[in-house]
Amino acid sequence: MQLSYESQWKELADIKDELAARDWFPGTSGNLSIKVTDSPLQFLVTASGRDKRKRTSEDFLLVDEFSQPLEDHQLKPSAETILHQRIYEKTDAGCSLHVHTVANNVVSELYADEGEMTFRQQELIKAFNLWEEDAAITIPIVPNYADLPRLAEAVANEIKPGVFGVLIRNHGITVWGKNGFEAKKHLEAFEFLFEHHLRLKQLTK
Ligand SMILES: CSCCC(=O)C(=O)COP(=O)(O)O
Ligand SMILES: [Zn+2]
Repeated sequence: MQLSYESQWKELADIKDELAARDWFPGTSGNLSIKVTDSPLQFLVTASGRDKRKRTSEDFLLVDEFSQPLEDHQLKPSAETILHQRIYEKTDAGCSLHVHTVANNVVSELYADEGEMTFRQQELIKAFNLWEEDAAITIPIVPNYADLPRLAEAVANEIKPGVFGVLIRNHGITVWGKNGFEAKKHLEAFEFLFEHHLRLKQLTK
């Protein structure tokens, strides 16, 4: 039976276009996924190594709960599909986004030894549904293991209530949300906080 995933495809393609407009896919980096079914887990993920600024009919492919392609074609799923798989296993996320930006790479290097970065007194913390005046949001930072199952495990180990994304040192950020809208909101909020932090640091040194 051919599973219908037209609406999820379009939702993810639209998010990809928006992130591309921000220039968040340099050098073919980045990968995106959206859940199609829960049980068994099936999700659409970007094809590996492609220019994610372009919109084509071969941008995504459907994979199973082991990150294996469900359809017979030439496309290869993202090399980092296993990270998306682990996020779907450990959360109720419906969408997971991974991008490499200068800001997320710089902060990941600056705070790697602390293993995390915390933001407070920032209006945009409300994007994580945190409304108290003294609210804080912490993002863990994990080493950039070359072994992808090991990297995926390191990311998965940081997933707990109140965590909405993980920084991978000198690599990028992985965020998730219950749907595409929420995942994109989390990504935009984190990138704002990183850029704000770096700008302020430069101005006050
Ligand atoms: C060219 S960036 C190196 C791989 C990577 O980190 C990435 O995000 C893109 O890999 P994919 O296989 O998803 O294209
Ligand atoms: Zn990457």
